[in-house]
Amino acid sequence: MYSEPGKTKFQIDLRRHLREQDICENLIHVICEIAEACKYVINAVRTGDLGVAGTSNLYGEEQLALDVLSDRILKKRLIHTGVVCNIASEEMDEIYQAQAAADGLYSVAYDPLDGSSLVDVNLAVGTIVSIYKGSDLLQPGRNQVAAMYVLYGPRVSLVYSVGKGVYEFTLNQLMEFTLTRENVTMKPAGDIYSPGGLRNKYTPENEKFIRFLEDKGCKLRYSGGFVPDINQVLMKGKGIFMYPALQGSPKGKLRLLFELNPMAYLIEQAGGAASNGVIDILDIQPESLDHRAPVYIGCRDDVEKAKDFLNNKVK
Ligand SMILES: O=P(O)(O)OC[C@H]1O[C@](O)(COP(=O)(O)O)[C@@H](O)[C@@H]1O
Ligand SMILES: [Mg+2]
Ligand SMILES: [Mg+2]
Repeated sequence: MYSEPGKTKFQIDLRRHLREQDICENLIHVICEIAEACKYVINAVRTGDLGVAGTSNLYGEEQLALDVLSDRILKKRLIHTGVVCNIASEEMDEIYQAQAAADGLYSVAYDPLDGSSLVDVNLAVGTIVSIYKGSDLLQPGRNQVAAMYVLYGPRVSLVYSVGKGVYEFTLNQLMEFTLTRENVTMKPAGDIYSPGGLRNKYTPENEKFIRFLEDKGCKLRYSGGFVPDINQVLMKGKGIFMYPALQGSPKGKLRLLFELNPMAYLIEQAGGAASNGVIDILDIQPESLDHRAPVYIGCRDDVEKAKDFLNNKVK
């Protein structure tokens, strides 16, 4: 399709790339507006107030000023697209209806600033977005029409899929997102693992899986930021991230709508897998906005091996 990404005669920008995906103009508009909004989030992360907002979210977690500011930036931009019907955010208690009619419109669920508590120690954070056609945001993730994230790290990258492969764009000196990787693909198995949660709360089955990974020489890579940790597994094309069921919290920590579904969509588009230990993440029927689930996500063989350990099928 193109010569080596980053070496094209013309920089392929996001809008041009989307136009070549043969998708609806309204969906292109939504994705480009989210990309633009994230430029303001970048500015907030780099210079904004690191303090608390004095409020808490649906999960009872104290909201940082950056969480609330990032949420406001994205919500305002989505409302003004004119093509977004319903909006759900990790930082909002309920769905916001931007428009009543749903025909030709899209609904968006997002985590405006994932890992926000890492900003004050200058670690990488990100924005995660899930997009559905129409008005229903409580559909299984398999029905997403697009998913994307923006990673605010040493470089700012945007990764998206509309169901035709996974593409990475990087913000250049002119604040434009230009193509840097195309058709990102994962290997069947990897040699890194990213284990979330408190080790002393792991179930015996999960503990055995960790030991299996360590015995085969896997390297531990965990930053505490879901977006950079997933990005590492995806872009290196190898490894597994997990935030397991813990003793005392059988659903783990991560949110289905705002974190797991979009990342599972991207990882599956790259040939990987994402499971709650029993079924695919993308096949879970969301019960509520704050639905959480355990997650094993990354190389297909590694996820299958996790399921074998969790279901005591290891020979
Ligand atoms: O600190 P823990 O328990 O390892 O949890 C880390 C996980 O929690 C998160 O920070 C949750 O993100 P939020 O900041 O959106 O709540 C993820 O980024 C990360 O994967
Ligand atoms: Mg989050
Ligand atoms: Mg968040």
